[in-house]
Amino acid sequence: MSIKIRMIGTGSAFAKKYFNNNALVTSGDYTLLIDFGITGPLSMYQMNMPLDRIDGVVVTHLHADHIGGLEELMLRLRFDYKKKPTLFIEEHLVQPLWDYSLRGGLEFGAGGTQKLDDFFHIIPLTARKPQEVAPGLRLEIWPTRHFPDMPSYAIILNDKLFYSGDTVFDPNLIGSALERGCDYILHECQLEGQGLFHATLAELLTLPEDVQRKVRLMHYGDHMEQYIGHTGLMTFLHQHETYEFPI
Ligand SMILES: Nc1ccn([C@@H]2O[C@H](COP(=O)(O)O)[C@@H](O)[C@H]2O)c(=O)n1
Ligand SMILES: [Zn+2]
Ligand SMILES: [Zn+2]
Repeated sequence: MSIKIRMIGTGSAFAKKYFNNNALVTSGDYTLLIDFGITGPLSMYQMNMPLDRIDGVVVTHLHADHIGGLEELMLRLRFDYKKKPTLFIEEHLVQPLWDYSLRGGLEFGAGGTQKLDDFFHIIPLTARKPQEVAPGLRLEIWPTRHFPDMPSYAIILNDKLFYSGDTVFDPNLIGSALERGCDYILHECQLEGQGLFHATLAELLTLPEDVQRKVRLMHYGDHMEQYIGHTGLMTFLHQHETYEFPI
């Protein structure tokens, strides 16, 4: 059993070379989108990947580099493809996603007054409670520390793959993922500066070698290439590339 992850983008919020850090997970016939930021629709177009491939979306948090492409996705799926995908999102984020991020552009549309559940089958998630997505694909969300008081989540797939979402460097969180049995740690990485809201490369380099071997770096800035060969035993994920994980 394996899942494939194709990186729609691997860049940080304001990076211009690498698109926003969003990913497509494929398990059997099912395609799950992890986040869909402002650059998501253009990146999908460049990958020649039609939006109706998407069966479900899981959202880590409400920053625009993670949800800014949803308006286009929702309109195209509802009106062009007549498809209603599933939205997996932490239960307390359902209403804020609609009220603060999407409602202004979507409430009054071609279909009259619209609501979030006109576009998505909504599955509210509870942190640390496993949720089946499709046969052979299970996810769990774990809270992360990102901006103070801002709800933000990492994603665990099949107890084997940890996808950090946005978080400060949190060795306890990584330790919990390893204890759970995760063999793959896809982790955000801020290349330069202080890690106020993100994990810096310098901080990630303090991880022991056996952990670094499991770490793939994403959500990085435009100077990524300068850092190739300077990431210890960790390697970069690259936009538009597909990675297969036997999980
Ligand atoms: N000085 C800043 C920089 C960014 N933000 C907010 O964060 C979003 C970027 O998200 P990342 O977590 O991926 O960096 C950006 O869209 C802003 O909403 C901020 O508040 N202050
Ligand atoms: Zn981000
Ligand atoms: Zn963020």
